[in-house]
Amino acid sequence: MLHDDSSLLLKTERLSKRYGRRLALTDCGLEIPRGRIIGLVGPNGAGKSTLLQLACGLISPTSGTIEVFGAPPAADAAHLAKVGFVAQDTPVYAGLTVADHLRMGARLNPRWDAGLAHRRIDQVGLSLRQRAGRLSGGQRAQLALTVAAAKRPELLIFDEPAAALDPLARSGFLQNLTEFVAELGASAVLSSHLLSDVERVCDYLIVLCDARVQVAGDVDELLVTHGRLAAPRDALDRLPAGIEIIHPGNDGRHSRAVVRADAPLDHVPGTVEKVELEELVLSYMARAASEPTARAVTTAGEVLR
Ligand SMILES: Nc1ncnc2c1ncn2[C@@H]1O[C@H](COP(=O)(O)OP(=O)(O)OP(=O)(O)O)[C@@H](O)[C@H]1O
Repeated sequence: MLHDDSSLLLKTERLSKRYGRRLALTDCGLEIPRGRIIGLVGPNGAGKSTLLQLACGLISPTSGTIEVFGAPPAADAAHLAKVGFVAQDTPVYAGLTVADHLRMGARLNPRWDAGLAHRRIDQVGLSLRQRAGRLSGGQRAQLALTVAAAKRPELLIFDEPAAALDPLARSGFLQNLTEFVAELGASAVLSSHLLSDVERVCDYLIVLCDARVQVAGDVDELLVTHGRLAAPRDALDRLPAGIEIIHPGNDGRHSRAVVRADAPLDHVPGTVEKVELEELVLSYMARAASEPTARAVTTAGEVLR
């Protein structure tokens, strides 16, 4: 579906990023509406951090275009203030105390919410006097999250936000995130290897493998347009137009396949069952892993590795 650009959070066209001869992201086309919590999933090295860094303006595309809120990322100070980013290694200043971080945040950010910052610091049990260099990995993550949230951005971008958090802290963080996004009418993008986290909070999904977007869309829509088809083997070879096999599997006389259907799945031979999000994601990952790698060939057809 095409959206009026002003309603878009993120729009990319033929977006690619290359590091030397290595393609980190290629031919990425996305149109994501505002107000979503977007889960970005994919295996190690898929290009997730690259896409997030492009969206923050930390790196520039090699080719193609990217717009956040209708403008190039980090276009000016006002645009920068709209986006909060927490990088994968949750960077904090080791020599500064928690209170110093909040003071610095207040000085640098016009929309700084001191009340929110102090409430979160209390909630997660950090002391204002602690030096960031002495915090555990999870505590550092909480501090970085607090600083990003207190900017009151319209878009929060998290690279693996929950990786360093214990299960209880992770659950609390995800809860805070959904509440914060709802309260501000903000949007969030989070990359994660934890599909259960994505399933819990995200209403939009991007699966990225081998530098390419494999599938992107509203979670509810994806679950309706995909199914697990069980049918005699020869029937799978003769599927009607509009039905694409994402990942086939065998089960004796029958074959099972996760399929994507542009048409209703009513008239296909065999039985169709619902897929869970995890199976859907794993099917796209398995398909990407079984295909020739996008990174292997340049546009000139030259083999890279
Ligand atoms: N600064 C860089 N210089 C050179 N190559 C890079 C750089 N950053 C990323 N890459 C390469 O680009 C590809 C995509 O990396 P990226 O960090 O975006 O993946 P990722 O999906 O975030 O991985 P992970 O889940 O392991 O964090 C990888 O092959 C990586 O080696």
